[in-house]
Amino acid sequence: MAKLDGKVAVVTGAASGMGRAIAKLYAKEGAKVIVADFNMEGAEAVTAEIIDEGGTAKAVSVNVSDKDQVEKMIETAISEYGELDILVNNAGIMDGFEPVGEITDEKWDQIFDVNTKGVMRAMRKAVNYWMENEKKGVIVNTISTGGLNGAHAGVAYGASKHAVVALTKNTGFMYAKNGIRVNGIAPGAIETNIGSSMKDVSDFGMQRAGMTHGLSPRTGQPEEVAEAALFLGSEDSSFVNGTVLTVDGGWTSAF
Ligand SMILES: NC(=O)C1=CN([C@@H]2O[C@H](COP(=O)(O)OP(=O)(O)OC[C@H]3O[C@@H](n4cnc5c(N)ncnc54)[C@H](O)[C@@H]3O)[C@@H](O)[C@H]2O)C=CC1
Ligand SMILES: CC(=O)C(C)=O
Repeated sequence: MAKLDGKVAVVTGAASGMGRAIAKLYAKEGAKVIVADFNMEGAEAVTAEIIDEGGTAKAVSVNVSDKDQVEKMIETAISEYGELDILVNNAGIMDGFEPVGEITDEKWDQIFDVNTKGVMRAMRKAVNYWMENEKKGVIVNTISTGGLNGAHAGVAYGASKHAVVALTKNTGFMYAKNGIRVNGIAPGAIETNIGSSMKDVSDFGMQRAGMTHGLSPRTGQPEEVAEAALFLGSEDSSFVNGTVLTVDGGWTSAF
């Protein structure tokens, strides 16, 4: 039996990279998937791939930094497929490796609106749906090794991802007796299109963070992270809650 048979999953940032791999693996394991992204061309392409492979999916346009659009995304899953079982908060953007002395207020707000506030708003909507309807649910947040240490990106990205670790732990703890599980994944360096979100890169910040990147044994593939998201999204992880699983090939075991 497939691991997610009959489940309804929302995956944000699903037009590319890890979100695409998670959406495809979830669909292969029997889930009906909302392929959510603000890149609709990419989302439609992933949806077509899933349907071609015999799965069920619907592309939904969402900018995760917009409250109304995030709430509508969750409502669409429920109206389209009658349920919401799994929420994967995966959409995210990089900063430009700026240290605190170089970060602008505008860049800080932009990174937090997408990487942190968007995640909180989707979690709030999903948790309230499950609580009001006395249903169980699972949340998987794509965080980063940069959410666990200070040296993998700039100050805004690192702070935005550290905040998602706290969101994950707090929510996992708060609703643990209500059948709601919340976990995060901390991928290391994965081969995706995330580089395209990097603007105005700081030479100083890049040089400092680059020293730790040299310790990564290799880059990972999005499909290797999707396997972790399947574990955390399925009943295989029924007693795993409020924690963050590092998926980095051993990079951060070095420090
Ligand atoms: N690639 C890497 O080395 C690592 C990435 N991450 C995290 O993994 C997650 C996925 O990123 P990747 O697959 O690497 O990058 P990616 O750039 O290939 O995919 C990110 C997707 O998110 C979408 N997106 C960005 N901003 C959005 C918004 N405001 N609303 C809706 N969709 C939006 C993009 O259109 C894209 O399809 C991100 O949260 C990122 O921070 C974490 C650790 C390492
Ligand atoms: C992009 C990112 O999060 C890392 C750790 O490289």
